[in-house]
Amino acid sequence: MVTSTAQAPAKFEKPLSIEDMLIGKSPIMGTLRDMVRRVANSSASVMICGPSGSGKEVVARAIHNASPRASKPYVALNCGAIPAELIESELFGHERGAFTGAQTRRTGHFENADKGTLFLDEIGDMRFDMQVKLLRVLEDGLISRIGGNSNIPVDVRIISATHQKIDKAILDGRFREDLFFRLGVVVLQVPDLAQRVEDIPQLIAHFQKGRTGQICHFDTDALQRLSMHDWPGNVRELRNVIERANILFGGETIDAFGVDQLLGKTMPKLAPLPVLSVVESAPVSFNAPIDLKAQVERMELERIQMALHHAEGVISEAARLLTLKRTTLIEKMRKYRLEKIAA
Ligand SMILES: Nc1ncnc2c1ncn2[C@@H]1O[C@H](COP(=O)(O)OP(=O)(O)OP(=O)(O)O)[C@@H](O)[C@H]1O
Repeated sequence: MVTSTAQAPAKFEKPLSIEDMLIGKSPIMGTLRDMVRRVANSSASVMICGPSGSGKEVVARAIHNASPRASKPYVALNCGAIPAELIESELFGHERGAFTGAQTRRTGHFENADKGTLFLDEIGDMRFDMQVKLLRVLEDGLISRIGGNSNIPVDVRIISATHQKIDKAILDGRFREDLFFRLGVVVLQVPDLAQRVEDIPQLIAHFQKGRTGQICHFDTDALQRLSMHDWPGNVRELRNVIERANILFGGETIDAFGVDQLLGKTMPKLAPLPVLSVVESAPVSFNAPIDLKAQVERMELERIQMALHHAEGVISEAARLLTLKRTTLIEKMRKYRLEKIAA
């Protein structure tokens, strides 16, 4: 797992604009873009709060890209993913021989981010003793490598993020209030995707842009169905759904039923097949008129059930077995109320 990144491109390329990075036409996203624009011009510490997958890191990058520090390094560290005993050395670096295994001198993220931006993700997970050390550095603007005895001045803009309710963490005594005041000079809240479902079509277009290979499309019912989902994984979940949709239905237009499949809302396992009557072998006597239409339909239903069973509920595979278009099969499944048995 990548827990930290340092980016100081040899050749400075014009960074993406706030509009290109923070997609969404909802008023709430418009307000967020506006706030990002305002804070970008200062060096104030910004704390970004919001649920997982909502785009906190995108906001952090957008602030850096729009700031006068854009041509300087942007360094990211996931405080939640690094063992507590390593975080100090990650942040401040160490001198050779500072501890067992420290065979060479290593600069930390503060030094690597000098003149640029340091993004501290999952700051709410930082251990209390480390919070004290971080606060001291923010107050003095000086760091000292582990095992070193000199104080090194650093000019770093700090952006932090957390999915936790930071006010509760402070009340519970898990997060220092004084550190919060230092880190959250400006606090930005990134909304849940469920609060701005009108952004979904634009986000889909954004994720499909520049993709090679066949992409899928969503009809109006499908978009409607997507907007009814509660999106616990937020924009990250939407991105994954689109990726899955391209793999399974590339080149096709997805309807509401397809969305249910993608979101796993249809039954995952096939219901047991009802006992099939084999129409073909039924004796036909014309002593009385037969209902040809009903018999053909029964046979059609049975063949579809068999194909779905054979394909373990995967509609595209069942359609292939029946040499039908997937959409035709879906229409027939609706007619026979078979939706529930697809995977
Ligand atoms: N407004 C947006 N416009 C375009 N892409 C977005 C937007 N918000 C989120 N994304 C995309 O969604 C995914 C998740 O975003 P990101 O990693 O920034 O979320 P996060 O809130 O930092 O998540 P976590 O709390 O798990 O670290 C990324 O692929 C990101 O590019």
